Amino acid sequence: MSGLDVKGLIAGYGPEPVLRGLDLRVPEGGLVAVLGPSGCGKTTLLRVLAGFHPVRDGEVRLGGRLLAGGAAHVPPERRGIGIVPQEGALFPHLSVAGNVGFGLSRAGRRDGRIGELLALVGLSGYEARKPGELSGGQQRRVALARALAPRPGVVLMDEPFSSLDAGLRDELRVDVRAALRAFGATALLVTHDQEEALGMADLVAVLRDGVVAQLGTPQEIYARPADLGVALFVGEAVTFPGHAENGTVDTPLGRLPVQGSGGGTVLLRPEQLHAGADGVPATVDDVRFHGHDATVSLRLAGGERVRQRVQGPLGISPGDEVRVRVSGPALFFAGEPA
Ligand SMILES: Nc1ncnc2c1ncn2[C@@H]1O[C@H](COP(=O)(O)OP(=O)(O)OP(=O)(O)O)[C@@H](O)[C@H]1O
Repeated sequence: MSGLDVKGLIAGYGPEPVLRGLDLRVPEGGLVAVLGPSGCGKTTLLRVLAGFHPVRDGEVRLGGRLLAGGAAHVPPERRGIGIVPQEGALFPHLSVAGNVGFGLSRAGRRDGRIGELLALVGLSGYEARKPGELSGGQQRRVALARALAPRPGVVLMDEPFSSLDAGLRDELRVDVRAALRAFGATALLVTHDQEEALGMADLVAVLRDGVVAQLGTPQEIYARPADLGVALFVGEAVTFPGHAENGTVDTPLGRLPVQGSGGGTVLLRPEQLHAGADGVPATVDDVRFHGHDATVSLRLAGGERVRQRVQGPLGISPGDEVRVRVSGPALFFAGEPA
């Protein structure tokens, strides 16, 4: 058995645990993102995995080896786990080479490994610099090289791109993913940023109420969310209450085919709405331009407000009368009021 395995994990601080029977598997060589809102227990999970916080029940295994659970508690430094903390957290008095080589034996520091790792993260030639002489993005790259240096069984990354500007974050996400792949690393990333989780990871685990509400590929999580809560948390949504019967449900955007029956919530993604010559009448309330696309707020005849995602040249402005139609399948969550 390889990779990281977490079974029935219970851990926390007060009488009510934060993690309440969490199961999670990170396959060898895979990158799994744990996605959840602030305060849901992401950092607690990382602290437990790293060995900084005890488990109350359940177990943690790496490559089949029991790290925590029952009477076992392997100390952090013997777990074979690399950590990329928030903000990088480099040792300020050490050079880049000193930081990367920190967890290596003297022989390991001499065999060219530091240079290899710096090349992997795009920082060849920066060996002698001090962290204070690096940009925020470069510091995160050094932190990743430092975590990978002792060839850990898994690398844990705690919001590694927080407080970087959008362009740099994007570039770093691509480079970090490439470096992890090139290294063949098994990695777990925790983030509250859905774009980061969906864009970077092989698998996304949505953390809610102390358990994994859904584990799936980014496409599965987005297109086939396990329940309404996951659907609303991952991506933007347009929702209506509805009553499904004979494979269809009536909504303010017309009759839509759905699976399921009875009362519940119909969910569409904003990119499924299209303004044009056909469909139900609507008035443009607001247009928010994002550069690569725009979000258009529409008011339907019955007063319902919906959001539409538009790519390319816009050609509509507030006050315009348009018609809206829906493409692709609607999701229906029976028994789940919006
Ligand atoms: N040392 C502590 N003592 C008591 N409660 C704590 C402690 N650390 C965290 N908590 C609580 O445990 C819960 C989970 O916190 P945690 O930091 O794991 O969440 P998170 O998902 O990482 O949040 P964020 O995204 O804001 O970092 C929160 O309700 C928090 O207030």
